[in-house]
Amino acid sequence: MRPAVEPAKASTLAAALPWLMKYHGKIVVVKYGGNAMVDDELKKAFAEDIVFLRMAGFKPVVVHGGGPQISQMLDRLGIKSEFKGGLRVTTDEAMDVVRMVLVGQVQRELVGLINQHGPLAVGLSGEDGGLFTAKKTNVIIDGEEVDLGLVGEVASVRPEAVQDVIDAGRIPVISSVAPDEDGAVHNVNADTAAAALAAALGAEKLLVLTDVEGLYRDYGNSDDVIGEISPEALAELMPSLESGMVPKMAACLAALNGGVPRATVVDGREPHAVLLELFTDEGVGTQVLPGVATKIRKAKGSA
Ligand SMILES: Nc1ncnc2c1ncn2[C@@H]1O[C@H](COP(=O)(O)OP(=O)(O)O)[C@@H](O)[C@H]1O
Ligand SMILES: CC(=O)N[C@@H](CCC(=O)OP(=O)(O)O)C(=O)O
Repeated sequence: MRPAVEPAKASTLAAALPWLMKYHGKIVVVKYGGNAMVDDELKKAFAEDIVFLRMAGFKPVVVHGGGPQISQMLDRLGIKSEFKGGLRVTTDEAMDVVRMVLVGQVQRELVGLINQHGPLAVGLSGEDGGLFTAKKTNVIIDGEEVDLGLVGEVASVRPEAVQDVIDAGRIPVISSVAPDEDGAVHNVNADTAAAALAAALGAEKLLVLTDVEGLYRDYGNSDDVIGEISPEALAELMPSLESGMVPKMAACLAALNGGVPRATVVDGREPHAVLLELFTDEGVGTQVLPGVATKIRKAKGSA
């Protein structure tokens, strides 16, 4: 007799159907964070997930970070770097390293991993095809404006080059460096770049992978993770957020304000986090969605 398919596997596959239908032909922008990309097995699983999405009829676009990789290279070269308000203070000397590591190292590695499965990935940076222009940005800390050097926010997006790659059936892999209007290349936080691109492409979703379970209500002091939150409630929470969560949650808000229907932050330390988030009904990570009441759950492994 033919062995029965394991019921759990069959029901997982069947549960994917509504999501396959929802996202078929739609653009999903996936931000792959530097802290979630330090493990080789996780990187391979991420590349498989992205190829899976493409083969399932989605139009995935990857925007990658590389904060830890940049810090490591700056250390090796003896160049000091510090973060203020979640953004790296970037001197001219540091900018050369940021560009070299993001475009020449991290992007190349991701393109290579995806292309192990077929000639799909094409790497671009904000400099290619006029994709992004940057505008110098500073942060306000304790009421004082702090100069961050060559750090930019996205001033304009010309998504045509990325759209061309998508239309050719390929997977764009984007690095977040961008010239200002005078051509001076700036360091743009990758969450910020992903949000701007998702809005400009009319993406159905922004999915942000990071190295925590999601947005904690009171990070370091409580195990409460926010499962769902509306943009209005998130905007109220923004002033209380710290470090890397500041640009990340600001990016989710910017994406929604730019017309992206939903943005989710998920734990990239979980193998196949992208598939889990997109194809299962289980609530993972933190979802920013219009009109929802704030939902809280306990972090995994908490008492
Ligand atoms: N409220 C919060 N919830 C979750 N993480 C937080 C919070 N506040 C600060 N963090 C920190 O933000 C980090 C994620 O930001 P970052 O390191 O920039 O990630 P990535 O490299 O994925 O972009 C977490 O590892 C955590 O240390
Ligand atoms: C201005 C700024 O902070 N830029 C980031 C760019 C890389 C990035 O965003 O990487 P993650 O997604 O891994 O954090 C940096 O220099 O680290």
